Amino acid sequence: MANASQSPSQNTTTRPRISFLGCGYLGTTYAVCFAELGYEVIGYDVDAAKIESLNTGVLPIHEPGLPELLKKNLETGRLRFTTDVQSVADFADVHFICVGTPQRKGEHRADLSYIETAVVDLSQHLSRKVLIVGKSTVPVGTATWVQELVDRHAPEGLGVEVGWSPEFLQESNAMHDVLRPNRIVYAAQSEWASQLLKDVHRGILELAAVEDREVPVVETDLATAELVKVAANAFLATKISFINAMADLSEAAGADVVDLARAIGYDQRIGNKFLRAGIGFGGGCLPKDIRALSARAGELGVGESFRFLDEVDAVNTRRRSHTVRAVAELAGRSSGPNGPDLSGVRIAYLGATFKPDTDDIRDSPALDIARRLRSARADVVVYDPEGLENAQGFAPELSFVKTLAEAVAGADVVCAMVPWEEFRTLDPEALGQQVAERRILDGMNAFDPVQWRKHGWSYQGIGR
Ligand SMILES: NC(=O)C1=CN([C@@H]2O[C@H](COP(=O)(O)OP(=O)(O)OC[C@H]3O[C@@H](n4cnc5c(N)ncnc54)[C@H](O)[C@@H]3O)[C@@H](O)[C@H]2O)C=CC1
Ligand SMILES: O=C(O)[C@H]1O[C@H](OP(=O)(O)OP(=O)(O)OC[C@H]2O[C@@H](n3ccc(=O)[nH]c3=O)[C@H](O)[C@@H]2O)[C@H](O)[C@@H](O)[C@@H]1O
Repeated sequence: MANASQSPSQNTTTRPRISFLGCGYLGTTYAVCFAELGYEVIGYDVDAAKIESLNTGVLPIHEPGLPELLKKNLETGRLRFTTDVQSVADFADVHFICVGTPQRKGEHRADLSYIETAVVDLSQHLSRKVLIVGKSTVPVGTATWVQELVDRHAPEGLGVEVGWSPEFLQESNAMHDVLRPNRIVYAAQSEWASQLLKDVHRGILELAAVEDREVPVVETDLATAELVKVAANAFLATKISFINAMADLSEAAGADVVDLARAIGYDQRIGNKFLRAGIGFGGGCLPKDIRALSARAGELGVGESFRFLDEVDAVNTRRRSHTVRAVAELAGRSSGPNGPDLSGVRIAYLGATFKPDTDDIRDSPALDIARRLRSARADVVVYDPEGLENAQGFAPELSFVKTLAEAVAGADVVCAMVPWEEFRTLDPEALGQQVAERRILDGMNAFDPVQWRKHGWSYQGIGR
């Protein structure tokens, strides 16, 4: 294995050494998985507590399978984490930027300040030619700006280059998506950088070959690489809002959106994925990414073509008030101009995260709806298998309990909001014996209404 003084050109004959700047949901998964693929990896973050936790083998997030892989790869010595940017600059040939790009406060545009800080810090500590590759989701044009930052802040004459390689992993399936991606997309500005990117991804392609799979590789220009990412997320968001609009229509017309989605999904041109109607999409990516795309399109003079994304966003946000009204109706409370008054209604609230199998509560529709119900004076008792700690910090006005049984005991309404396995497998009869009233809002559209009604439940799904 190469040592820190070697140049990338010597290193690339084997495997470049890699750093991941930003050890959140994206960077940590990458650092661990690339060590697993045999690369020497360093993860860097400004959050000292996070780095200490990672170095002691404790994963600060909930991501299935990742804790075991973290421990295993720390033991191999190929993986370590640091807050020391100098050691990162000295160590790696390729630096991946994985810091956050949240929505700016009060605006739809992305906040690129974390990228700026990370890139400037790294650049100032470099002493040889390296490749810096953006992986964070960004507005188109960011890569060119990052190259300018590097040119301004790296020591003169090093020739540090910037490339881009967007990421498509889904939380809860992150490890699989990194080790076995359905495509690799990257952009380089020179033959040298292109070769380095091939070397970086070789481990993924070798694993695919062993497993007799193929991973398509799309090499393109910087702007296209940036756009591919936001285009994919915008398309997925549009699909979800489309089916949620159909849910509204189904409810108004007495149809069932679950059957409808199944029926259109058999058409392979449409496909059956991302057609689950419900409480809408959330998370740290889809909502902020469609807003940033729309804002960037406006800046580039093509905003009109993306107005539909504002509507995708609006349809999505309306799910939340719609769901509050549905709960009120189930509880037999009418809604006035200020919405419903749910005082005295005890709600067993199942789910706080933005989707199952994660502890991530960023822009969680479930948590937002819980807060709205609380504002309507309901007594909201929340249970979530992994998201309680994060949710409690974010919404202290809600009551949180550590078991499903505590949440449902004596409830007037059960709101099943996030399709965790523990909730999807609920038995209507057993649950019925624990609640005060058999009323269920199935925000997951996961239950068979006929079965639940047979057991005496007032069942309300979404769009059915
Ligand atoms: N979470 C996901 O599933 C995916 C996220 N993305 C994109 O990846 C980026 C990161 O997302 P997440 O990992 O979810 O965010 P995150 O918030 O979990 O992690 C970001 C990390 O960057 C660190 N950081 C902030 N400033 C830093 C600096 N100057 N130097 C080093 N580290 C710094 C933070 O302390 C934090 O640990 C975003 O652009 C997101 O849109 C892309 C695909 C999937
Ligand atoms: O850019 C990102 O960070 C990532 O964003 C999403 O991944 P993720 O945020 O982990 O979550 P998804 O599984 O896409 O779910 C997003 C939201 O849509 C909701 N959803 C999903 C599918 C569906 O049919 N209906 C629906 O309401 C989920 O409950 C969740 O709130 C994309 O799926 C990833 O490809 C992308 O890399």
